[in-house]
Amino acid sequence: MLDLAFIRSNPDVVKEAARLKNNSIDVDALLALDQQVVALQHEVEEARAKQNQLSKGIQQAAKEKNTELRNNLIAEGKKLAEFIKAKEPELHQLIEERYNLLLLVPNIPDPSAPVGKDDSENVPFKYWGEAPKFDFQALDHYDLMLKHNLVDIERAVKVAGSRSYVLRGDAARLELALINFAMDKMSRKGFTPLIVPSMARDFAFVGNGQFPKGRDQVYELKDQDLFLVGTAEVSITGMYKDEILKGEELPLKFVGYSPCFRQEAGTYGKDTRGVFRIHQFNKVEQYIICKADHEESVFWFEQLLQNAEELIQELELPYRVVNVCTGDMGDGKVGMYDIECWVPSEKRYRETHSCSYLHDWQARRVNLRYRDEEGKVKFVHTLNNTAIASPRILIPLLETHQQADGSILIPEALRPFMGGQKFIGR
Ligand SMILES: Nc1ncnc2c1ncn2[C@@H]1O[C@H](COS(=O)(=O)NC(=O)[C@@H](N)CO)[C@@H](O)[C@H]1O
Repeated sequence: MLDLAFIRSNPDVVKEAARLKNNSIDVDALLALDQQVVALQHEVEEARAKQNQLSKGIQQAAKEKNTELRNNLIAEGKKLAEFIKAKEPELHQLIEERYNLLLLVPNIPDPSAPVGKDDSENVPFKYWGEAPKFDFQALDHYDLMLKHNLVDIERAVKVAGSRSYVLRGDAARLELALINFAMDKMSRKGFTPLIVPSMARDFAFVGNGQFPKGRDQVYELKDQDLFLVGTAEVSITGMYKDEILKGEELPLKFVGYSPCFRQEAGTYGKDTRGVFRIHQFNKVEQYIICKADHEESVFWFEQLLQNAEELIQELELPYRVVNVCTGDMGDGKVGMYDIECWVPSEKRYRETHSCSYLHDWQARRVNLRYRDEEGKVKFVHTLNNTAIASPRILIPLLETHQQADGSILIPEALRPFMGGQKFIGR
């Protein structure tokens, strides 16, 4: 959410941001509604002030035993009370409508973000590692998993329907190793490990920006105000709702683990082979809450990216980083980098991480503030990035490290989390 005062004084900046983000918000309609609210608020406040004067006048008239004046003033007070009683529901209705429109206003993208309509216009700006050259017939991730009995999709589909899977044997151990590897490394970087709820209330989804627009991607628990999170980002954003943090506490740095659930509405027929695009997966999430300062946000944006790059480099996976364009970054972002790992079987890079900074757009939605060194209370800035999301990361991992004999070499950095094991399938 943007500051209403900012929208009032910069309507064209907000309209341009909406255009760049393919966001259809009608800023003029919002401002017209806002003017109605302000006018009606003023009327009601005037009426209340008049009521106060009248009650003083009534007391004065009573003191002076001026019954006629007192009765007239009481009658006038009654008329005012009826006016206020009639106007208040209308005012609340208009305030609610304005709030619902405010939730749809996008953040202002940083000028460094490429202008574009969709992911085809994201701009790669960094490459690391060489695509592996196999002198044997390399297998894709699903064939590798089948070969080593690492997955059971048929039985998962029996239990849970499409886009579900069972990880078996060393794949199950590998996923847990990856989660521990990420949690361990990030903890040693001073990020506080969290294991957060995967069920959260509506307000948390409004908070991170998933609601209202992305409701169709979220599983709802029947007859409860509870929904399954698609990312720990939702739960962590909701944790601090309505709090005022001490400036000296910032930045708060979290590495949060949670199972993640996504409807993947609108992706019918896309990435149906194996475990690339599924309804449930596990993710280790980096999350920062920092002071309201652009340079500070940009610093942490780069740090979160670097943390993920270090993890991927330790997994010895070739990747590239793309600067996400305005049409693909979504409403809440000021800037966004995706990391895409090379997938040998597809001979292309596929997204495995997504890094964003949002200034105070989420903080305003959960009313999360801090008191700065001058005692001024401000909304914080928030940022997030993937540390590891599995099983998607298993795809480049298994394919890149497969050997001629079909076994898979476990990267050095993961072995301590796999009991020292060096290979899968040997
Ligand atoms: N349906 C899915 N199946 C498997 N992995 C997924 C799915 N959706 C997302 N992921 C993984 O989770 C990562 C982060 O998802 S994201 O929506 O891009 N971004 C976030 O959730 C942010 N909170 C940063 O993690 C993706 O890069 C991808 O690796």
